[in-house]
Amino acid sequence: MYAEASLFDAGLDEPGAGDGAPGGVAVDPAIAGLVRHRLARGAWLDLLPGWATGGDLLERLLEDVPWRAERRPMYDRVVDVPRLLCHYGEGEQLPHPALEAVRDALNARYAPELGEPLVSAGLCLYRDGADSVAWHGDTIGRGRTTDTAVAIVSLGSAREFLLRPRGGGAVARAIAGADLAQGRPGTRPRADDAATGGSPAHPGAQPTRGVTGAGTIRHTLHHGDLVVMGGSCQRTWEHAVPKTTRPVGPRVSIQFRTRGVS
Ligand SMILES: O=C(O)CCC(=O)C(=O)O
Ligand SMILES: [Fe+2]
Repeated sequence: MYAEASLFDAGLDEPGAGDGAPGGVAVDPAIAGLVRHRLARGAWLDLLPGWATGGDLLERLLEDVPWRAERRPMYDRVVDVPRLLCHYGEGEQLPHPALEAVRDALNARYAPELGEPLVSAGLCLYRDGADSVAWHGDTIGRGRTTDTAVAIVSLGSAREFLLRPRGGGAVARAIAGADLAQGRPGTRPRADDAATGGSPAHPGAQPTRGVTGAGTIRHTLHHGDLVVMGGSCQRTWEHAVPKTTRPVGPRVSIQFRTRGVS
């Protein structure tokens, strides 16, 4: 499967599924076009825009996943977590067969490199621009001390995904800026970025990617995009999905992780 470059419809091989099966999503099992960006401090970021598209997987997940609201202590209060969650641990059936096919395709590419498979899936639902995730690394468990990978498939509305070196650092800023700021074909601002900002080439559009003066990498994740954070990324960098005042619809993020990482 890994070597094939043809597209297949993940989930369509399942019993009872057929053309137009609910949730069928097209992914290229070869994950062709994936680009690795080396960050400072032994971290890397793999990006592939538009990997998982087509079908109605987003709609299926919005309806079928038993989304849960959580509350967490913060300082002296308990606050609502600003997104809905559902976690599928190792061996648990995922909420749609298409997700199993996506995980299998990721494992064909990443398990040999990691020496272990991605086994769990954490799902987050950002209902609108008021939902977010604050700066953090996925450091519960082994991610705190060892290299890991977290592969994220983003469905639905475009949202900004931010990365910054933990604690700042000029070296990280320089290296990250040299690589990620260049962009590449296929990562230009898209139509749904319109009315969000401005650039000479695309009036009213925001750059898909950039590095701020403070060393924060800003990368817009669009429907179907794949981003994989690897190496030391969870313990030497932090990531966030900030709130936005833009009128945005729901976004579902699916994070595949290795054993013992969350
Ligand atoms: O929304 C995303 O893609 C990131 C979510 C995240 O960082 C997390 O749940 O740990
Ligand atoms: Fe995270």
